Amino acid sequence: MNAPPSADPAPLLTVSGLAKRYGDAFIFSDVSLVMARGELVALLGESGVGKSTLLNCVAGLDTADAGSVTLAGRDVLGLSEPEAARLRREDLGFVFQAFHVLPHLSVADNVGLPLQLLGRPRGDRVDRMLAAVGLGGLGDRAPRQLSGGQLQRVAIARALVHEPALVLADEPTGNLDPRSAGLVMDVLVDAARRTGGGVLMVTHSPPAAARCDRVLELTAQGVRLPVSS
Ligand SMILES: Nc1ncnc2c1ncn2[C@@H]1O[C@H](COP(=O)(O)OP(=O)(O)OP(=O)(O)O)[C@@H](O)[C@H]1O
Repeated sequence: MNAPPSADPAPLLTVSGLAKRYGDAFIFSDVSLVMARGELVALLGESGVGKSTLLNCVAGLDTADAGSVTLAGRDVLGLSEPEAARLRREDLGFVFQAFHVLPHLSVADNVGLPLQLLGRPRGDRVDRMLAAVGLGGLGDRAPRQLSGGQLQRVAIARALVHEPALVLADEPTGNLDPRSAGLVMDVLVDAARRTGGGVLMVTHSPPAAARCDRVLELTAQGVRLPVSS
């Protein structure tokens, strides 16, 4: 695998001592992680250990009880809600487990939404992203005319269309057959290598994890190398 680009030596993402609890119960207590630009990191962990919660904290969608998150030099947890919303719009691509494809927009309009919100021209970018994830020619369809695996790929195309600094992806190949999963990993690796965007992805898929630069496991105590590696 090619080394990730390292033109900018400052870390893209620094998570330091992050803790999250509900009531008296800690979900995780000391998560620290540094990612370079252009790096892909796979995050493993048992169900319920807090992987989705960690992605939400990194995105500023959830609060933390201790610690800090610095993305491209900005203190994510210290941002006001409008500032956090702007950060998410400009610098983040998020692939949620539930996809969150908007039912009243066409497939192409869903994928183009981040560009529209940023006031950037769509050009042929939407069509190229759809082709890259194996959905070429389906842009005019309504989401209800797509399968679950196709909707997942719409969500991935939408997360990457504006070339964000960091892509957070919650099981991005979870519902996909091996060929479609391979296509999705191709576009994620390409996004990281070509634009220097980082990719932090939760996955239970060994082939997907094998395409990443590093594999980490989230436990209640923090992140560590998986026992099997
Ligand atoms: N609002 C809440 N109140 C109390 N507990 C919550 C709340 N939201 C999440 N949790 C708990 O936090 C823990 C972490 O949930 P999370 O969805 O982040 O886990 P996960 O590792 O992503 O799981 P999975 O792999 O099954 O998707 C779970 O035990 C869940 O029950």
